[in-house]
Amino acid sequence: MSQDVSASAGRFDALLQVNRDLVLVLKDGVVELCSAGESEWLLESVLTGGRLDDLLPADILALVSGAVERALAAPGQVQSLQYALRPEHVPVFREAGLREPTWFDARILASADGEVFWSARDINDSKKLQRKVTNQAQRDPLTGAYNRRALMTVMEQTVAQAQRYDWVCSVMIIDIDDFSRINDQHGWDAGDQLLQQIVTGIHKLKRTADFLARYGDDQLVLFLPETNHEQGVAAGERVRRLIAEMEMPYPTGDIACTASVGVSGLLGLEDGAAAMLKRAEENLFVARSSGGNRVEGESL
Ligand SMILES: Nc1nc2c(ncn2[C@@H]2O[C@H](COP(=O)(O)OP(=O)(O)OP(=O)(O)O)[C@@H](O)[C@H]2O)c(=O)[nH]1
Repeated sequence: MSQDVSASAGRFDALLQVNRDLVLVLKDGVVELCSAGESEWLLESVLTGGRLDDLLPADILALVSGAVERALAAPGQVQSLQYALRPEHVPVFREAGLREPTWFDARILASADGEVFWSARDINDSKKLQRKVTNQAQRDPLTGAYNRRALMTVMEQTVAQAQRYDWVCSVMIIDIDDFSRINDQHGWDAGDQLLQQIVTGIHKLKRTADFLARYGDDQLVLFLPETNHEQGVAAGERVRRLIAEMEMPYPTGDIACTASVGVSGLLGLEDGAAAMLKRAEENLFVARSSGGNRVEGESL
């Protein structure tokens, strides 16, 4: 019998040694056993003997305690949860120099006599990848500005919010005049670089809340929350001037260009993102047909 016990204890230790995840065994909220797995930042001695209440920040404690209670109520059934630990709340993270939150995927299981087994896997890398993929799906690969799909999502949400709370917002479409001529004269790569330079310039000029997207080949949209039509036209004028004053050195000669801008502002409860963009396009058409290098707003 005692041989069986020591054999199973040996197996248990061996399993912990080969296991990559952080493993805890808890009894009455106290960590009885801790195996750090691959968590290099973790000092097992800090956790062992510690109370869960003292080890976790309040919001995570509430989350974890809920899962522990569910596990205790249903012994043998695995409970899963994900949580992020922030360095400002976890001294060992701070000491290890971590600045970003660390995400964990945890599985919690209780035995019939009230012992809680908790295994937590560091999923930061897959979270980062997930964020990158989501980010890439929302961006124009050439300029790094948001794409049309991301613009529509943000505009629709913000317009609905503005209508609900009686706020204002406006939008501008920026179209580079004679862009195909620049491509023809200097090459496609020059056109690419010019687009990138314009996007960088607008990013520096715009307010943090403004949303910049590539809308078409040589068209950008700048969506301006909490900005009325008049302010939107003034912002359009700043963008027009920025582009007109820009000069891009290039092997085939310095490249300069101008842009036409069409602006529209939110018009009450019947309006919407698509309708605002349609009016901005109509105003852009007027700006272009009047010779370009112009800003045209609503004729209210
Ligand atoms: N360099 C570059 N050119 C592009 C890209 N995508 C589309 N184009 C080109 O951009 C040009 C856009 O042409 P148009 O829409 O007629 O624009 P435009 O020449 O400025 O004409 P107006 O808008 O009427 O002033 C076309 O020649 C496209 O082939 C891109 O990613 N990079």
